[in-house]
Amino acid sequence: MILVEGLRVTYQTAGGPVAALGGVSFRVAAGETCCVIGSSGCGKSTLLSVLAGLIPDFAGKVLVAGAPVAPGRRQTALILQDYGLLPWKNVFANVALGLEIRKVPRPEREARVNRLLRELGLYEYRRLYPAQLSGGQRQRVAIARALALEPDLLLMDEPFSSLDALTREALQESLREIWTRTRCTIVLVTHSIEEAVFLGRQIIVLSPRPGRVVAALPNPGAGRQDWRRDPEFLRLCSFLREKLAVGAAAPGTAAAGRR
Ligand SMILES: Nc1ncnc2c1ncn2[C@@H]1O[C@H](COP(=O)(O)OP(=O)(O)OP(=O)(O)O)[C@@H](O)[C@H]1O
Repeated sequence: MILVEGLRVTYQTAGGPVAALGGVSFRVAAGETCCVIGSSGCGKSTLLSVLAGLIPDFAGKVLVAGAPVAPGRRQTALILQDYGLLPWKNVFANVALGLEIRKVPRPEREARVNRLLRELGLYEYRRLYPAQLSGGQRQRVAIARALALEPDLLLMDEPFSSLDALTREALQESLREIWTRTRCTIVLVTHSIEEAVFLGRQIIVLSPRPGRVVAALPNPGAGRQDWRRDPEFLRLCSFLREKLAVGAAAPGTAAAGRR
């Protein structure tokens, strides 16, 4: 579903060029989940923006579903940290928005939206407005809105980072259930080791900027409901923590000097 080869992104700024990604390569098979993790500023959001077709200026090869990545691919959905809901529309209307724009007939629209609202525990809130919802509920609405369009690729940029630990786990579980049902390909950027290990059937660890792949870990246990309670889950979390510490200690950094 995704092929990234030798991806480099350099931003031109007033202070000179800033290399964000320094040659990133990986693949994600269709129907799989992939979590991208790395220290702040290592280029995770840049990578996701490239996959969403939002950054046309890059070097290297990026294919989505076999075609060069391009803006406006209809089956790609992007979910950001700040929800992006329309404050003047209620929950139902926010979720139905994309379907309305695509002129999906009303009965089908209502059926699809109601099903998602039930699945994400939002049905009883369908007439409320975003300002009347908690952060977790707003993020659920954002997820429902993206899923209403039945994407084959779901890109998520730290979607749960502003939520408390329990809400975050509940949303991770909802996402796991949705993935089990739809089997859409998911690429999720996160700072959380536990989140990466719970959701990512492949985990890409990036080095500090310019981001490069430090490790690509297979994680076939992810996607199982009881995975969090498996001893292997904890082992992988520790392993990932070490990988991140080593990655953070890039040559010439203070962390490297301490080793
Ligand atoms: N539009 C831009 N113009 C110039 N530099 C940018 C731009 N966007 C990002 N950068 C720089 O590129 C680097 C990578 O940024 P990016 O947002 O991709 O990192 P990140 O890993 O997602 O960070 P975080 O985890 O803090 O969200 C950073 O040094 C950032 O300052």
